[in-house]
Amino acid sequence: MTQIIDGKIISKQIKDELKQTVDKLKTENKEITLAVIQVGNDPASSVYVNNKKKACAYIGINSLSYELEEKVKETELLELIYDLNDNPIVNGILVQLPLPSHINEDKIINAITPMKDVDGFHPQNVGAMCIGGQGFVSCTPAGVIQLLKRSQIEIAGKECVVVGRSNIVGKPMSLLLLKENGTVTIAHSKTKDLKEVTKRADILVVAVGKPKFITNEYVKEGAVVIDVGIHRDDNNKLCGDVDYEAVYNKVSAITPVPGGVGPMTIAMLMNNCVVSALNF
Ligand SMILES: Nc1nc2c(c(=O)[nH]1)N[C@@H](CN(C=O)c1ccc(C(=O)N[C@@H](CCC(=O)O)C(=O)O)cc1)CN2
Repeated sequence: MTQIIDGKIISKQIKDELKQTVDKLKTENKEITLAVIQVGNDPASSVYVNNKKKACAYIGINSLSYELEEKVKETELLELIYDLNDNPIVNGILVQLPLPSHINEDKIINAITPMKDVDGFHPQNVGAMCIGGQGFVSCTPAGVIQLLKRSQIEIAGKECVVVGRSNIVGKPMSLLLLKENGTVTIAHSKTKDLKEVTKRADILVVAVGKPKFITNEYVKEGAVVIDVGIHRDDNNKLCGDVDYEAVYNKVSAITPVPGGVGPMTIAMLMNNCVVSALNF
């Protein structure tokens, strides 16, 4: 029978564990504060930002909300980040992506002090992850590792194929699987014979950004499939990068969309906020 890896249940477990830590910190008069910046009002970003604020409220983390208009100047956003970097009550700074095209995303990510970069996007944190040092790890890939571990899915020695090489998901995902002793291949848009590569995977992580791209013929019998994509289909229903119905009977375990990786991204952000407060 196919195992459905339930990100809602696992993220709730993590949030409950974090709530206990935060409750304990509160008895020592220690508060945790996350600054949440959203530029513009992209509807999907608004949903994610609201879910992050709700998660903060559930765990007992304070959230400070900064809603900037779409046409805000890059310098104004940078000034806000510098202020938050210097604000001693702020433990974490989150700038919801994507940003409008007139703002240089790399410049913004680089401006956040690595100590408050709870998204784990700053080059210093990415570099630390590469060499196994201390730092924040990008939330979606960290969430995928937790999904696998908490579902008792062994990574060590497994053929792991990551489809997608973005800085936020594909690259850090590959490094984290490698850290867990997986044998890792990164596939991407220029990969030849993609189906042959993905069919080698014991663990297939898909982050291609194309709705229902991975069908039956891309997966090996009994593979574990992790779907990082999130889209709306022609009927306005949420779906992933994997054609869930088409692969369900062939695989041993799979994450649904919604209710798979998405909620884990938020749980791991909360984890990073707590780590930030504990360490600094
Ligand atoms: N600063 C960041 N920006 C973005 C990140 C990120 O990690 N940091 N990742 C994505 C979006 N994202 C988090 O911000 C995110 C995406 C999806 C979900 C989620 O819970 N999805 C639900 C469905 C929600 C819905 O109703 O649409 C699910 O999959 O069950 C959470 C966070 C890009 N930007």
